[in-house]
Amino acid sequence: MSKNILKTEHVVMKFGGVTAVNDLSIEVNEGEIVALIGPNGAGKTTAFNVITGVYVPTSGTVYYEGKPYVRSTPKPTREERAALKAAIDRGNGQDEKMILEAASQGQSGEGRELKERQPNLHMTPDRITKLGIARTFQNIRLFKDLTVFENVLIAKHCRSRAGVLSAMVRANLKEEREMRRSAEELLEIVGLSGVKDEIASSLPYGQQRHLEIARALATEPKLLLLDEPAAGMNPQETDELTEFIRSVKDSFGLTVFMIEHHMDLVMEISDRIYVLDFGETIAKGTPEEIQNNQRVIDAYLGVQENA
Ligand SMILES: Nc1ncnc2c1ncn2[C@@H]1O[C@H](COP(=O)(O)OP(=O)(O)OP(=O)(O)O)[C@@H](O)[C@H]1O
Repeated sequence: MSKNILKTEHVVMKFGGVTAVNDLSIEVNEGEIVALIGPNGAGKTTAFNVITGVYVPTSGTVYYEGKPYVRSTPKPTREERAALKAAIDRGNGQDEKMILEAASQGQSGEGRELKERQPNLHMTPDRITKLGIARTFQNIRLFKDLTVFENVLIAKHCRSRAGVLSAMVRANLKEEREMRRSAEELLEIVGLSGVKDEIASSLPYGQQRHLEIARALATEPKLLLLDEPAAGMNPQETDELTEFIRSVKDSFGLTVFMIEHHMDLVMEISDRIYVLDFGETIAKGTPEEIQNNQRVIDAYLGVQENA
């Protein structure tokens, strides 16, 4: 049976009065390519930002390989606070901690809800990368003035024990040599070894996008998150990217979770699709199910075709 590598449970992300993501519960299984689609502003990138630790969600839990690594519990509601206060008042001088302890030991019903809340968990993006989740961004974020090889090598240092600083002073020559060898090997596999000494910004647009993916791969992920990898690409570049994603997925044994607006790519490559609209999950299913889902056609696919 397939095992989920990523799971979000009831994730909510609010920015002031805007609920960017509401009650997002998704699962991505090992070896799958799953797409997250929906109109502009639907909350897709926000979901990626929660999964990769850029934002701390308002509430909800995110699991990697079955273990929670992000968990936010909402602050107590006004009613809960009032119930707790009433319990404290009835407690004849007992303090809040004692009430909560009594509640947890079943001696009192009051406050149990609060006590039973799980502690919050948050991880920084770099720790999440080390966990095995890598991502690319909507807008290309390469070191534009460095070579293709240097871009990959720097990303390799995310995985090293020594870190980037020691790389600069070449503190650990053996490890450095090994990283260079493995950067060369990665460029060979992704078909960029012919341009390894080129300056990143001098590459054609499609290749810069491939390099972005190569940099993400350099951190040795199991799960690769791609945020609009085909943005700005022409049909030929999009076709090449489709093949590229398939081939790196197979070569590196990856699971892929992808945000994309190019529906040809999404429908061709995805095993399953989730559809967001105004932060809500309005549909999930196979490409065929999604293409025939009237709610998705009304909110997104029909609008795209007419655009
Ligand atoms: N940092 C932020 N502060 C305030 N509001 C935000 C922030 N980030 C996103 N939002 C809002 O959250 C909502 C969802 O935005 P998000 O970028 O996640 O959508 P999206 O589906 O990725 O859109 P697109 O397809 O255009 O990239 C939007 O209303 C956006 O304005």
